[in-house]
Amino acid sequence: MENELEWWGLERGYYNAGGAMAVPSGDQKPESYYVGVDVGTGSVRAALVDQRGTLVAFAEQPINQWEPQFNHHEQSSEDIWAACCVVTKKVVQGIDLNQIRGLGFDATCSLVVLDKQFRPLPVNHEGNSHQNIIMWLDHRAVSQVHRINETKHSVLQYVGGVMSVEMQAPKLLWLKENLRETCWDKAGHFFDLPDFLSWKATGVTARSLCSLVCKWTYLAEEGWDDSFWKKVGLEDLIADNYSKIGNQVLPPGASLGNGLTPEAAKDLGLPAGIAVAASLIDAHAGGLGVIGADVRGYGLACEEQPVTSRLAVICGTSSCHIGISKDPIFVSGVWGPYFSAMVPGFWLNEGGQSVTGKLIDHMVQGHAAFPELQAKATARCQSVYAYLNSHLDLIKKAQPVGFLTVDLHVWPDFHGNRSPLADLTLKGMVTGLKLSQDLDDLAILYLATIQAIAFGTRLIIEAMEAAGHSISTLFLCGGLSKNPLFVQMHADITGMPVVLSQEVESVLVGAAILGACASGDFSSVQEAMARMSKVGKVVFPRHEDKRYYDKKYQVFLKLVEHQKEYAAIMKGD
Ligand SMILES: Nc1ncnc2c1ncn2[C@@H]1O[C@H](COP(=O)(O)OP(=O)(O)O)[C@@H](O)[C@H]1O
Ligand SMILES: O=C(CO)[C@H](O)[C@H](O)COP(=O)(O)O
Repeated sequence: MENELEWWGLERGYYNAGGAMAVPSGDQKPESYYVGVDVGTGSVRAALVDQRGTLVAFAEQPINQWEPQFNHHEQSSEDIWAACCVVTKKVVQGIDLNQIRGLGFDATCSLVVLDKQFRPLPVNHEGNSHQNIIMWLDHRAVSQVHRINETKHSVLQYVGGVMSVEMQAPKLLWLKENLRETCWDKAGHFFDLPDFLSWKATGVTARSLCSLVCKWTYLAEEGWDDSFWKKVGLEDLIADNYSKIGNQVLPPGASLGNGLTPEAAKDLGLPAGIAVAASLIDAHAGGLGVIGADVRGYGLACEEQPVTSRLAVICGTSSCHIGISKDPIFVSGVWGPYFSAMVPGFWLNEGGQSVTGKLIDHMVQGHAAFPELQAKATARCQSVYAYLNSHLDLIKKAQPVGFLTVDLHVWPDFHGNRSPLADLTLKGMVTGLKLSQDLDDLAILYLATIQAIAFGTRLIIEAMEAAGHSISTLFLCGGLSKNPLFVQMHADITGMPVVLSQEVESVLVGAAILGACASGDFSSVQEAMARMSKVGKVVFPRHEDKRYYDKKYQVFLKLVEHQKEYAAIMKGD
């Protein structure tokens, strides 16, 4: 592959000599806007984005989560839709609505359950139908996923060899086995959350190839495999050509039906009939929002390499590591290979860590010095993360900040390991604790947690490379990419440069790219990516610290080895 643009199938003259995007003539002032809506774990965000990928307006609204039992996590599809309406109305205020050409949604891969009349059904023993979503991080279906994995069915090859408890088949089996009368028998529609949103907007029940391929065992070229559903005891879903879980499947960015329905238009404050795109899972929208950027002029190795050398790392509540390839690559413990799930015509693998932002928050908020931290950060009008970063700078003295954890090490799998060990029984570990409980102690624990997450990324990259990926550059986005310490630690610990996008909210750029594709303003997803994603800043690794991090990585690997030894000792007689 000679260069990036040819790889995307775009003409060379499309960019000007300085590497900046050439705006087509007569197109100097943005006249078309797209609305992107991103439903994360903790909040719903919307943005108004122009055709150059610039965020013109942004709004955010928190969403409810319930944990009726440990490891049961639920949400409400009505709450989420209401939040989508609030934020969308806000971002289009003051804009000529005729300039809005398309709408795209992305969301976490949570399971939404509706009855035959599309009304919410309870996913809990309490019968609370408002709580009709089993969230992606819910681990209630442990026994079900073990039985699914024991079948060794061939579809499991396409999820890294082992199905995750966070995917939809085990959750469906749990509902069938535990809530037969109140939920399973009454259910008419099981949606992935991104597909629920596009249905709400258009009335079209078509599913996105992204959600079905990544979380539901659908194969892009072969479709559903009846034998899988029969073998795992969910044969009832085959009925009526899979109508409950999806029998019309569209590529992400495809235009749905007649666009936005009058009812949804009223809810969202948008014009009826505008194009609405088949959705993406949030991580994949982040991938779309970052990996297509023109990197010329930044001194990055990936400038001369195909786009397959780029790894998108989308870091929010969880972190997802998305790499693409021309041919399928099977990586043990890493999800995929998935065909056309994000970029049409390309395979992808998705590594992940189930809790990253959530883990940092857990460590910080659970520490005895947290109230003091909160008070001090508030007094300085700073976030707790910004305060901790400056506190670490104070206490590091002459040494690099990362060296403060020479005798404090963390294994980050507090919610099991998603990749590459694919072992949900793994737990978190911390070694090197002292009797102190002051702010220094909290700051160093926070640093060690961030480093552990970055070592997890290194482990995932090594597994992907051993299987055939060749990665040279990380493209980070999501809430954690706002944290300079998190970004620098990823660069230092992986030894790779980290590219941050011009738009911090690049997941929303990904959602807007979907809307732009559905509007027909771009001829392909690749073209929209190349035009709308932009490099903001590059963070290079401090190679002089490499020896230190290599040693810490050795300890990191020992931690999990020891954890497995402890489990074996306790299992023995
Ligand atoms: N300004 C910030 N600085 C540092 N970390 C942040 C900041 N904002 C959010 N975070 C981290 O990002 C995480 C949430 O990321 P986000 O992408 O909003 O999550 P989600 O999409 O899962 O709702 C939080 O758990 C927090 O640890
Ligand atoms: O499984 C996933 C993507 O395939 C994500 O982990 C899940 O969608 C949650 O995302 P976030 O951490 O941004 O809330």
